[in-house]
Amino acid sequence: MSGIECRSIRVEAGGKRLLDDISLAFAKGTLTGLVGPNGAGKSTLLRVLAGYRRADAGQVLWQGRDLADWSAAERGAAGGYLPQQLEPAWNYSVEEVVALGASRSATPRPVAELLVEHGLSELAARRWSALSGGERARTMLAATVAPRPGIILADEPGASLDIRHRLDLAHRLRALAETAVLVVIMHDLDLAARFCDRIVLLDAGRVVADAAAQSVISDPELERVFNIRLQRQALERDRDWLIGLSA
Ligand SMILES: Nc1ncnc2c1ncn2[C@@H]1O[C@H](COP(=O)(O)OP(=O)(O)OP(=O)(O)O)[C@@H](O)[C@H]1O
Repeated sequence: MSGIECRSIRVEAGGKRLLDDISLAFAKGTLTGLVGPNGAGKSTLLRVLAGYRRADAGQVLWQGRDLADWSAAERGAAGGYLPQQLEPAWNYSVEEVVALGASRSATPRPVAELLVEHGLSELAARRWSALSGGERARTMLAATVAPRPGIILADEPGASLDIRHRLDLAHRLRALAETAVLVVIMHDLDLAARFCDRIVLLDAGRVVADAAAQSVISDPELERVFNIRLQRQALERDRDWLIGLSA
């Protein structure tokens, strides 16, 4: 199978259970949003799925093979993991960061082409220390997806982006999901509802809802875990939702 899967994952730290009996499967062609309140365990789960954090119990499989049996090089070629924050060890330029990402492929794509594709050409020579948070996030996304990995795990890639770039990102993620397994942590429920096929809702280390995006957006569990009231309004197409907070 080309997807990824985790079975009965349990993670504990500091005397606390961060993930409790999580079993999920993710297939190519589906954009999955991982949603939940601060501290729900989203980043921990993504790190476990990416192989950057070992679970205390359970198993992760990539393409049907236990992730523990994959070498770091194999993992790097097959999957792209975009952490919430990343500081390169050196003060690379945008062009160099993207080139490093592209070099994970056996047949790297031309960097100039990648820079154009991600709207980064004008920033090509700019050093990391002179980039804004959003520019860094866009550079890291370009580097992560440059080798066209079959598995993409992204931790809030839109967090520091303005609304224009957030929409661009959502369209980009949709396009990438055509050919890759894509799991993305999202805090923006509106974008998650509009662009994801599936939403997995986590709360206190457990999966509390896992269904088609529209169905999770209508699930009362969503309001319960965030302790808010949501106003939902369907737009022209079935999958378009506008979500606002209600008093
Ligand atoms: N090493 C650790 N020791 C103790 N607690 C930890 C450790 N790592 C994470 N945690 C706790 O585990 C919980 C889950 O953290 P995680 O980063 O996975 O949450 P999250 O859903 O991604 O949150 P956010 O939306 O704030 O990014 C949090 O309460 C966090 O404080």
